[in-house]
Amino acid sequence: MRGVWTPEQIRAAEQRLFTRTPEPAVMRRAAHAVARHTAQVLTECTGGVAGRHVTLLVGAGNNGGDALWAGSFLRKRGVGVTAVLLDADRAHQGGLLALRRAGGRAVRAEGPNPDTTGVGAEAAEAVQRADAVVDGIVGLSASGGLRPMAAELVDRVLMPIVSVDLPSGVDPVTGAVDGPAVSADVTVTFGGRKPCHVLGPGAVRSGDVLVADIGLDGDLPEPELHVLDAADVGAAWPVPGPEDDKYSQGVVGVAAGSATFPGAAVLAGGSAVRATSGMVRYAGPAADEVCRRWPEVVVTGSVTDAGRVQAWAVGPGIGTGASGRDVLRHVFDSGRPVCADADSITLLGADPTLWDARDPDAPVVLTPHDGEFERLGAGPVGTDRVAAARRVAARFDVVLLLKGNTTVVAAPDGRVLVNDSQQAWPATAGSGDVLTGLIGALLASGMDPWLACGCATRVHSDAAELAARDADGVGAPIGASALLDQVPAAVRAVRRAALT
Ligand SMILES: NC(=O)C1=CN([C@@H]2O[C@H](COP(=O)(O)OP(=O)(O)OC[C@H]3O[C@@H](n4cnc5c(N)ncnc54)[C@H](OP(=O)(O)O)[C@@H]3O)[C@@H](O)[C@H]2O)[C@@H](O)CC1
Ligand SMILES: [K+]
Repeated sequence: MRGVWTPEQIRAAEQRLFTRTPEPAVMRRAAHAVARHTAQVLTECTGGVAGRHVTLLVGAGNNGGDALWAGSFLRKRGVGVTAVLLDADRAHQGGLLALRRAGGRAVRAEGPNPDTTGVGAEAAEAVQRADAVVDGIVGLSASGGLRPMAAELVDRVLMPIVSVDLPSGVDPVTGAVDGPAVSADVTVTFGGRKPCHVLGPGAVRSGDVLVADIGLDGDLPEPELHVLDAADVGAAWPVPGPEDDKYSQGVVGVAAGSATFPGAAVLAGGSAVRATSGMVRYAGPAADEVCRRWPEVVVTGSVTDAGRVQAWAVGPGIGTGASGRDVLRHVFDSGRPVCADADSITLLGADPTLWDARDPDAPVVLTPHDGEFERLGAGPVGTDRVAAARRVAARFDVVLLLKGNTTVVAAPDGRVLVNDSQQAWPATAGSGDVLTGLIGALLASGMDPWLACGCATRVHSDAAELAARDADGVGAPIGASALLDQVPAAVRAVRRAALT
């Protein structure tokens, strides 16, 4: 599991580090990593390092200092380096001196000979002729989007951008973008990932995130967020052992679909079948359709005579009327872990007394998208998706899986998992029904609900990717059935990662 730390945590760890290692030495370590990765980018794009040109966009703080020091190291490898100073009077003095001593040059962003946008001729030329650009505009102290001069320069960049610590213009804590921002090809960050590298638009704009060791490891606290690697998911995914039978692996009950929406039942039931080798029971009005498509599912018309299960997946297509309410009340009352999705969430928002049926010792997972989240009555999601998920997880004592391009899974005790897959292929009708079935199956296997949500989300997005893309990586639109068909391949891939 990879950790993600807030800027506050990183800064506190840095202060502890500075008691052992002087601040300038730490900055040089950071800058060294930026220079190394920029050299790699140059090699990939131009076939070499010496004789190439790098332009540094340098802001007012230590982020700019990192860029200037990195420029001095690149100079020593024969790179032509120009620093464009966005705030010349506040540029990092140590870094500037180092760059000049190494033979680099610095120009002011706004002059001389500015064009109609205010960009000076030298700065414009430096950006234009660069083989790669290092973004040291702003780092951990960022607030809001890029300011106009920085935005104008970034807009003119044609070659790869290496961002120092984070893409400038992105909110370090939420990953939100509120105005112009850098889209990096590579981001070199220090000590550990920050939330903006894994959340929302920030995750997309970070490009490849490379974490450089600057000696912080022993000083970092428990991470604020976690990201599951394929190997973590593969190691946790349940597979039958020599002693197992169909019951011992957990029986999942699927309460989904209706006469109007039988497809939801077929998708949620089918994904439970594909997720584990344990038994799947289906209870509801789409029993015939489910049985026809998935003969291995044991079907019945009503949750009241479904038989014993170890967990329930409930909600997709059950409707928001009286019968849906009865179904939800029944599964809550069963005392089993429940994954409640779609119409269940709407029902809980409209009639909070439904919570009374819940056994307080049985875990509940809610899987809303933003609209359903709001219907729960805890306000809108807003830009801080992690805070929103945590708030609702604690308030209802549930594991809250907030769907989106970045899916956030918050446990009631505050732990948060993030799936940073950055691809939108799962955004298709019925995809949520598949996710519900996967989570239900993992809950039935006895997996920790927070981990179950993280594992299901990862396999779900990987399956979508497999369904959408061909061997050359070219994608085409998919439906939820195609996603569902790729679940076994996605499980195999994460298990392979765990075995190697
Ligand atoms: N501590 C260390 O030794 C180490 C730190 N390290 C490095 O230091 C970085 C943090 O440096 P930092 O704290 O100096 O601030 P930084 O992010 O450079 O911002 C500078 C100023 O920019 C401004 N500004 C704000 N928003 C803006 C925007 N949207 N667009 C444009 N400008 C904006 C704002 O000033 P304002 O103009 O508002 O007065 C702000 O004060 C960190 O990310 C890492 O790279 C590494 O070297 C490891 C060791
Ligand atoms: K930056």
